Amino acid sequence: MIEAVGLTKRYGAKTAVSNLSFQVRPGTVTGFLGPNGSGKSTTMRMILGLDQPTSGHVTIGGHPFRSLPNAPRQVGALLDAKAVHGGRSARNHLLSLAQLAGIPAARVDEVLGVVGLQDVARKRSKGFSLGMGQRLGIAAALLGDPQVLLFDEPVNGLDPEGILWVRNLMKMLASEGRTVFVSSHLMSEMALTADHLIVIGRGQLLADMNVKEFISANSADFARVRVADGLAERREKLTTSLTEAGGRVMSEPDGALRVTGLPLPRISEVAHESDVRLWELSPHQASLEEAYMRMTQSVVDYRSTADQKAGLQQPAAHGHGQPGYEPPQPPVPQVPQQNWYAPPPPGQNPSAAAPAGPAAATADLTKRDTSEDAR
Ligand SMILES: Nc1ncnc2c1ncn2[C@@H]1O[C@H](COP(=O)(O)OP(=O)(O)OP(=O)(O)O)[C@@H](O)[C@H]1O
Repeated sequence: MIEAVGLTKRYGAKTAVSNLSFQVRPGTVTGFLGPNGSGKSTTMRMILGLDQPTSGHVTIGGHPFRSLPNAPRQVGALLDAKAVHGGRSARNHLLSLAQLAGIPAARVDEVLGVVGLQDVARKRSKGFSLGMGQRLGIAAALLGDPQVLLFDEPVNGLDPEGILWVRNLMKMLASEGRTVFVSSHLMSEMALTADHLIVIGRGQLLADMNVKEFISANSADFARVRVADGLAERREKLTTSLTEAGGRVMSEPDGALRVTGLPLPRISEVAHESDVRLWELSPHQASLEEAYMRMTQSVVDYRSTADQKAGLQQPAAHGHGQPGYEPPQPPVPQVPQQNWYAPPPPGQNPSAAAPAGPAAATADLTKRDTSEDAR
């Protein structure tokens, strides 16, 4: 088991990890999720004794990594797949690691087979693709047949077949009773791979729960309702009736209504009582990716801005008066996007600004009253 208690890492004025406490248990795949720059790699480096915590501590099986006897036989890690001497062949790279850890050479060929690199084992790794590099890094992690495995973004650069392979490998390693800790910024991938999730944002814990709990706490169920003929006045009438009945109604771009807070049979009754015929009444569930984005939207460090192309001139062929010329448009104000994520838990305004910080994001999770959802 990996256990972090009050783990904190500051680089000068920057706090990369802040008072993080969690446990990673054996026999399960634990996904470690967070947006770019949220502190995942820093946490993993501290687990592996590569970075000293500013305060707090982290142990593996009750010991700090540096005091583990024969650590490579107990803990395997993929941190940076590019951290390989490019002039060495894949096999020689693994052989040198094996020699340092007292692992027999025969094991090198075994792990090369496990990761599917046996045919390129004698090729220099500098010619490897990103995906091949990831496989080599995974082979290095498996070398000592360790009980504890850490993988930082292991599916980076892998093709769909490779992603499926990593997913199955993680599950298999956990089913053998090992502790498997995998970082990713892709919720959709973790939802398929992990049993348990630890989500961080700006170095702070946002969620620590199993995947099923995460789904029920975060995936807002909603009903999609389409009024016959799509007549605006009928839609408005139904919207009023559903709101009076306690539902929350939002409009989708195609004119359908998104309703939360009322079960489907009740929506049908309300429509009938209001004499509004329906063409569609269907149950939906927001994806986990949407829930994750909603949870972390206030703690994303890096956001893109619109490309204003300042100082760039229009190509001459499309100047004023020329066919195809379009005058420069002022930046369009962003309308709050209500169609890319499910409505937030009942009682919250979807157009309101994002919560102020991680604490608020955590509060969102706990506040939710699932009994009000459309089921
Ligand atoms: N050696 C360092 N010196 C200064 N700042 C650092 C150092 N290492 C990390 N940081 C900062 O700490 C924060 C967390 O970085 P970290 O690499 O741990 O995040 P991450 O979640 O792994 O990100 P990504 O998903 O992009 O890999 C970032 O703001 C990063 O710039």
